[in-house]
Amino acid sequence: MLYGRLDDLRSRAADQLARVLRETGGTPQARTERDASTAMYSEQLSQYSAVENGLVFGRLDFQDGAHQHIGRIGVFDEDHDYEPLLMDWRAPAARPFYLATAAAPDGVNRRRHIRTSMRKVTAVDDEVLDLATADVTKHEGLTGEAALLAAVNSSRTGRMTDIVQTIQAEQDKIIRSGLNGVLVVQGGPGTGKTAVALHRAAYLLYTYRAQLARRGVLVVGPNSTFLRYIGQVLPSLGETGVLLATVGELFPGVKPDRTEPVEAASVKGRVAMTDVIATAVKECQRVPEDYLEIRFEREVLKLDRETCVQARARARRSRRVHNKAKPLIVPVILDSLARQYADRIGADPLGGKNLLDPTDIEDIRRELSEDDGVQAALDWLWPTVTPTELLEDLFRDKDKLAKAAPKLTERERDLLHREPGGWTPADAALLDEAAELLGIDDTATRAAQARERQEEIDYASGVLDILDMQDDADPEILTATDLIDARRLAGRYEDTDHRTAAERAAADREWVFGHVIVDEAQELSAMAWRMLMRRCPSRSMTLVGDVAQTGDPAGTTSWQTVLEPYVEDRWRLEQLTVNYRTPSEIMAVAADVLGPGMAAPTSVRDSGVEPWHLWVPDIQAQLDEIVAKEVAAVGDGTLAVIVPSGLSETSADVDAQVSVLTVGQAKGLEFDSVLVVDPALILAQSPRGANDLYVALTRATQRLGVIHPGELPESLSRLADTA
Ligand SMILES: Nc1ncnc2c1ncn2[C@@H]1O[C@H](COP(=O)(O)OP(=O)(O)OP(=O)(O)O)[C@@H](O)[C@H]1O
Repeated sequence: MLYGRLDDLRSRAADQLARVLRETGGTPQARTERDASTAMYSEQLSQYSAVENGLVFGRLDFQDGAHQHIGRIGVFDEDHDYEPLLMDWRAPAARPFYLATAAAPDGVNRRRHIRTSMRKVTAVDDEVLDLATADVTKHEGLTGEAALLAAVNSSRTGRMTDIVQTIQAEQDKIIRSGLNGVLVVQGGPGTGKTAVALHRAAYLLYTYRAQLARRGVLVVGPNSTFLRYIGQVLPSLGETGVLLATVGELFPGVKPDRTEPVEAASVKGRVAMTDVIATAVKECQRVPEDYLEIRFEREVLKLDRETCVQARARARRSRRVHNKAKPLIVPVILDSLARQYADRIGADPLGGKNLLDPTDIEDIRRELSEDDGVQAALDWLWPTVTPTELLEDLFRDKDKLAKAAPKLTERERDLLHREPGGWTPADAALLDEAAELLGIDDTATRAAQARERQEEIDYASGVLDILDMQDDADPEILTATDLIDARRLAGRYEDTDHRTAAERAAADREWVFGHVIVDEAQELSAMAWRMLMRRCPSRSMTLVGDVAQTGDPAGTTSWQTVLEPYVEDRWRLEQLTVNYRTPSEIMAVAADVLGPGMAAPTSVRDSGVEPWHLWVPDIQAQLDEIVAKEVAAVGDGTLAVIVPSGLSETSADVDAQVSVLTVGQAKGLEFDSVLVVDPALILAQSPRGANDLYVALTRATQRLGVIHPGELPESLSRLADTA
């Protein structure tokens, strides 16, 4: 019945869309309305297709005999007062599906998990929550255990799937937490942080639609492989308007296409870079050692250092951003030049008063301001600079680096030194910082816009004149110009922006999001946080991560340190404690690497397969054979070979059955089987090597093997020896 209703809804939306697309012509307003309807019906259609799989996944039977089905979207009975036929999982009434327990049944008698394949029901798991009849479940606090275990045991495809059918109580609490303020979700590997973050985005958009639809929601992930991995989840939950981006992509117009050593990225991530950039901006505001010479007409005028210093001080005092402060130096410079010129050409040969009157001097000033030589001097003193120019010039020039970054060591400055040509992910936050101090010189754009608008107004008056002439025939009829003036007519023709909030946000550095969600938030550098906070002045944010998995040397090991500068201690912490990915046998190995004092999450299941290690003196020669064996063991599941960095720098394909990845690339992902290559090198490669190894080991959902050309690191001694 519900799929029948879905088909109805779909064909109705398709009909409407076809009807709207058939319409042509009409007034500009009608066209605008048509565009809006096209967007709406297309979105409805994609939503209906996205929820096709697993449309219905639950049923609650209440103690009073009523029942309710739970699904991905709400479906209502239009013939009977819009009674809900299917309850959207995000609606408050669906909540007992995730929270009711035998101890607190919340009016629920029985919870049913319905598993489907295509449109067929393949399994039904019932839980009776009536204490008198219920089994006391083995795992305290887990709901829908059979469905949950089926989900976590299923083999992986390389794309993340949603968990809407089996959200657990501790996760549900986070997903439905209120919109305001900063919420930090700390949890070990596999505890569902990513899943929870995405379901929260869907929940917030459903619950606070009015506030969020216009501003949009931003989800930040660690790298593009990861974004591809999670890309399907939100559409399957019926949401399409969320902007997914990496931190490196947050500066509009710049796509990171260049790599650099981690040490370089780590220097760029330090908060000390704010001073470096501020100094670099100040260094653009020049004064001559002695004086500048300017040829004007037949005279050579001098701009002395003192005048330039005065002009610069005036502009700096204004506290305007660099590119907007330039107009403030102009009058000081022009005054000085005009005075000199007047003194020369207007001097009374008899030694009396200057012969020029104030109007003459005004004319001289105007001519000076239009003179190329004077413009060149102004551009030298106070050039208009874009963020990309500022950074390219700074990085390519060792002297500029030395002046701007006196507090960095020479080695650190050498790490920053490079020729222009592309940008790295760590550059985005620096460009953003520079943009903040430089401001955008939009005089040219604004002049162009004004010109275009004037042209439109002229065109519109032409149209009105023609209409007027026709109307002249009958003086009784109101003329077109009586009803509408040219300015308003031009306004009607202006294109209205039909892009979604997410699309507009991606193109606009000053866009402010309604909510920002950051995954793997422990990896962000201090500079990246500054950029992100600018995108979200309301501080309505969800930050998910694990300070035990920090791999980036610029990342953090303490949430308080990161948040202090922005919200002091006003942030809430929620923790996730159960690992749904990694079986207990593998988790025991990983916990040894984490070391004492750090709590690893508890696995929800055992796999019955012992993780192993093998000494392989020549990895190059034997890898293929080992991989082939592992592929056979994992059937049609996925396998990741996780290698030290330097060995694989290609972008990873999430859909391949076997992928070769560095730890950085594997972050946040999971595979049925994982083969870790040369753990000793992974440990040695970074100051956070132990965290990296911990991340590598916890990517597996079923099987784990470790191969090593040298000694096995001490912390891995729990692994079974297969030699
Ligand atoms: N309630 C749940 N029901 C079914 N599967 C779940 C549930 N919670 C999490 N999972 C599964 O556990 C796996 C790990 O989840 P996820 O990737 O969100 O964890 P994470 O905390 O982000 O891990 P990491 O820190 O390692 O990146 C995923 O396959 C996810 O689908």
